Amino acid sequence: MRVAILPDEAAIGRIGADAVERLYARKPQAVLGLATGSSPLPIYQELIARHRAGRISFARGRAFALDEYVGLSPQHPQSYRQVIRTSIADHVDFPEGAVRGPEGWAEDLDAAAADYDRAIRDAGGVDLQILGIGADGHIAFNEPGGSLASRTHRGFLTAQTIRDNARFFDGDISQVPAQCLTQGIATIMEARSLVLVATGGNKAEAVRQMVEGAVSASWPATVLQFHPDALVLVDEEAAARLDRTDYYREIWDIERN
Ligand SMILES: N[C@@H]1[C@@H](O)[C@H](O)[C@@H](COP(=O)(O)O)O[C@@H]1O
Repeated sequence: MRVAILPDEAAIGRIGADAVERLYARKPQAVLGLATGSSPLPIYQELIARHRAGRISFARGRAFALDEYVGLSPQHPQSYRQVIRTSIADHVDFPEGAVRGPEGWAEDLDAAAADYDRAIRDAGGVDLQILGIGADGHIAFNEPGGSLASRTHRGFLTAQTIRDNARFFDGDISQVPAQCLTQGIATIMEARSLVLVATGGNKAEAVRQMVEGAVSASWPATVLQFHPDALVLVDEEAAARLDRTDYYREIWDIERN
């Protein structure tokens, strides 16, 4: 796991977009994994700007979203299908139908989950997965206590995640769906590279556990310690509880120069 402690969201956006730009330069048909939430937005904004400047094209690319609520229609503005569209997909040149997400509105959720894993495999797997992290250490919607070997499945949000996500539903927790369809931990771990973004003090404990804690289902993101190519982009607030910051800064400086 490489950790980059960066001064602000603009720097996080640039470093994340650099990884995506390098990938599409090398492999124009690359498969991107897209996360929702506020953390990846600086990367998406930078990618949109670079696309408009003619630096990056997704015209041969494909993308898969991490997760979806169960109980919202695909047209609901807070469905992750819509959030992915408005935050990135509608602003770049992915071909029609190239961006998919789990179908949380399906009648048979288990079948939809199995189809989704199959679709990712048929596309050749995810080349680069962008990730956020929940304050309780969840990735996608893999909440504490779940299997670290899970595939795409129906899951249940914790009370904390429901509270955290209420900000997207006018602060009304009763509007936040309690269930989701999410890529599993094993699905995410199969992506060839991972770029995880965490910003702000309320992520500091989750970041400490993920980077320096013991691997445990109690903090699902700790499993990323087993990934061979995971880059963690954090601001100073999110890095505040890490012990080995001097070492991470030193390594990052060497890597960047
Ligand atoms: N399912 C999503 C996660 O994929 C995301 O990482 C997390 C953090 O969101 P934010 O980046 O807005 O803090 O929120 C949601 O629960």
